[in-house]
Amino acid sequence: MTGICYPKTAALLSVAQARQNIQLAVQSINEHEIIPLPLALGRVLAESVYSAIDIPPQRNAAMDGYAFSSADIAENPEFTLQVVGTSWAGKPYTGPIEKYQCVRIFTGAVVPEFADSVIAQEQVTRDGNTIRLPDDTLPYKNIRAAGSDVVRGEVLITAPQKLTARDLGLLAAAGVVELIVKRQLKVGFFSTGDELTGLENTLQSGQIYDSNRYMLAGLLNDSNYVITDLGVIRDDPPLLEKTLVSAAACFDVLISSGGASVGDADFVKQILQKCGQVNFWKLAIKPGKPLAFGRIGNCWFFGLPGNPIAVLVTYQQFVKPALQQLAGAQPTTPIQLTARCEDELRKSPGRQEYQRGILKQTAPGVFTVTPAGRQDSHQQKVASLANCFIVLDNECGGVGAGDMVTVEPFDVYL
Ligand SMILES: Nc1nc2c(c(=O)[nH]1)N[C@H]1C(S)=C(S)[C@@H](COP(=O)(O)OP(=O)(O)OC[C@H]3O[C@@H](n4cnc5c(N)ncnc54)[C@H](O)[C@@H]3O)O[C@H]1N2
Ligand code: MOO
Repeated sequence: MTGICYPKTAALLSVAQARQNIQLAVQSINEHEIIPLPLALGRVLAESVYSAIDIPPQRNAAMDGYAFSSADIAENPEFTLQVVGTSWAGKPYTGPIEKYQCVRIFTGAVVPEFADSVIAQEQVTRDGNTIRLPDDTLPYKNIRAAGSDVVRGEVLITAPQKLTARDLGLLAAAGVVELIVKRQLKVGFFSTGDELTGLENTLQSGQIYDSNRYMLAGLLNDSNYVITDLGVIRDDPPLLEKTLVSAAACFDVLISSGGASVGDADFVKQILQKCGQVNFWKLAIKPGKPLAFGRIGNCWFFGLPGNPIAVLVTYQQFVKPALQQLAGAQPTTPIQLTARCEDELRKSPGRQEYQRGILKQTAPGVFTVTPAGRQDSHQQKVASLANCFIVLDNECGGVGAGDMVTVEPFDVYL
């Protein structure tokens, strides 16, 4: 036989090139909506929020004890004061006060104007309405100044922050009722394949249950997305084309799994080419090689490979950052750690691999990883046992036991 033998991977786009392609192509949506604070967890802030008040709004006590004026102590060798009232949290003391008098006070209660210090109750001796302070009492302690957390007019949260529980607490402290956030992305997803059947059916010969849609629904669980399960579409090109074109008119993003490769019943890439545009197809990644990315009209389309672990890997590496970018959020990347690999890992050079591993911390900051099992891209049990990807670059030709490797714990992003 004659002719040139090209390397099998010559036409494959690298993981980094594919990420860059997506990053350059996808723009954040520009539409906003106003939502009440309790519904804002995880949403992407479209406009920065400023505080209309000081937080705390008034000087208040940091301890249960007594509020007094330090001048009274400086001039009082006895260090005794008379207790004339109480400032409760929510019910400040408003009565009169004279020299050598003080007020009982509780944590969070407004410190009366005459006082510049609070002493904890454990530090004083009380006899009837008189307290004696220790000789080494320090002035100006245990008072939280108005605005010591946030000053009126200060930015509370800068857009496009993805709102956390901590943020909701801060916003509530400032009395913020509503927020302007990016509108939710409309994401549709479906499976293709004549072998797939629904969970309500008993398996017939040649059939398997459609598991990818359930995993995808879980992966897409994010308050910035409204997801629609479009079911299973048969390996029927006209039907697939019709589904793609009509769904593209309704969604910001469409995600399919299956039919992305080169088999006689794999039509996804050809239909994308016919009805829209293919940005790329086929990557130097394992699993996930036949990923197709492009658009139909205004809808971005990800044709994920059918193998369940290829769905997992391509979703996390490409779809997730694209959705974040489209939703207007600051892009996050999976955190990477270095771990000692406890077992040998097999790999051929040519594709960047995401093997499924079990990561352990043996001492603070010291990690080991073991493969979670065999690494075929249909093996969902192994992926379920795993808690990380072991990332092996294109050139890597295998790993020996004891070698250091890069791992990405699942779901830890910065
Ligand atoms: N001759 C070649 N064959 C294959 C190649 C290749 O380069 N040349 N690539 C292989 C790789 S890599 C992958 S990944 C798969 C991807 O193929 P498709 O995207 O066309 O996916 P299918 O053939 O439809 O399915 C693959 C596999 O996954 C199962 N599957 C599909 N959908 C689901 C679902 N919703 N739930 C659970 N399991 C699903 C399906 O039954 C197959 O076993 O192609 C290789 N072949
Ligand atoms: O990308 Mo495929 O899942 O390697 O088998």
